[in-house]
Amino acid sequence: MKVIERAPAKINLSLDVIGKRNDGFHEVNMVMTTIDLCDRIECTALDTDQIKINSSAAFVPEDERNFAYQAAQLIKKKYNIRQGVMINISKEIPVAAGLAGGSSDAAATIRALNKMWDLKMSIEEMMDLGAKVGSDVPFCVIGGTAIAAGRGEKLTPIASPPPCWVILAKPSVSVSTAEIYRSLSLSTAPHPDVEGMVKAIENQDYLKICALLGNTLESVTLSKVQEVSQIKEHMKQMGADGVLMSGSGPTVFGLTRYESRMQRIYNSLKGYCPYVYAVHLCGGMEQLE
Ligand SMILES: C[C@](O)(CO)[C@H](O)COP(=O)(O)OP(=O)(O)OC[C@H]1O[C@@H](n2ccc(N)nc2=O)[C@H](O)[C@@H]1O
Ligand SMILES: Nc1ncnc2c1ncn2[C@@H]1O[C@H](COP(=O)(O)OP(=O)(O)OP(=O)(O)O)[C@@H](O)[C@H]1O
Repeated sequence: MKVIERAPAKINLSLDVIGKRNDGFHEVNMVMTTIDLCDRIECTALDTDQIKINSSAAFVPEDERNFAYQAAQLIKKKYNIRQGVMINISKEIPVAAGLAGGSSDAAATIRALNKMWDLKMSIEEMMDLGAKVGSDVPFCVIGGTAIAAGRGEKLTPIASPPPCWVILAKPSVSVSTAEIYRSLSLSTAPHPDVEGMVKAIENQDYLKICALLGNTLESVTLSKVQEVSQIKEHMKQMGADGVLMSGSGPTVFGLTRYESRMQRIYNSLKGYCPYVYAVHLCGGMEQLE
């Protein structure tokens, strides 16, 4: 039996870090939304009791370090499954980019194995299991748009923002999420207006959404990766309505409602930036079917 699932990337429209916890994680308050840049996960049942990972992409581990492997291992243990699985990952989402690529692969693996082994896990059960793999995984299980609290696992789904183009640009370097959180100085860090962002989305107020984009982690990554400011400036000059770094970075996204402007921004970045994409916000998983 074979099950195929799409694994969409996320961007953070608003990301506030509220405090440091005793368990090494930070308390966050974020608005996350899925975009239609997707990996593809293909799970095939194996007769041998093994988890095999196959990915064509560079920098993606094919052993127990892979988040999809970890998700499969947790499911097999919890449900005492003796069958094995081959997980093929077709990577489109750049790695270590702030777009939750690995987390989304884990979430898609959970959804796929729930179907393949007929486990009848509820959404909440899939999210709880996903949280054991990583903080972004529960959001990736449901997708759409949500407010995320706690270390990112406490989710409140909300309406999705009005449709627009999202241009993404990632410099050649990657950053470690743990290192960016570690380097954050909470006393001096800026705090975005998360409530304002939620209201702007409720009101479907595109320009307000653009005006309120904010990310506490941005200044940390900016100080380590110069290209982030250059890309931000470039996108603004080329006419993006709002520009922000996603997650811990270093990917920068810009928003526009006009296809012609999207083309202009995309083409102008393509010359000097190694990873450039033009995609849409997508309301929920059902829009990807
Ligand atoms: C930056 C974001 O992508 C925004 O959505 C997330 O907060 C990070 O989520 P993630 O990559 O799934 O993170 P995890 O794999 O759970 O954690 C990686 C490391 O990041 C740090 N980390 C992560 C999440 C969080 N709320 N506080 C943290 O301090 C911890 O040092 C942790 O060891
Ligand atoms: N399926 C996977 N795809 C990509 N990276 C993976 C995967 N599984 C494990 N990894 C490891 O996870 C690290 C982070 O990759 P990922 O693409 O998930 O980062 P990210 O987009 O910055 O995540 P986030 O936005 O959740 O912080 C990589 O360096 C890689 O070694």
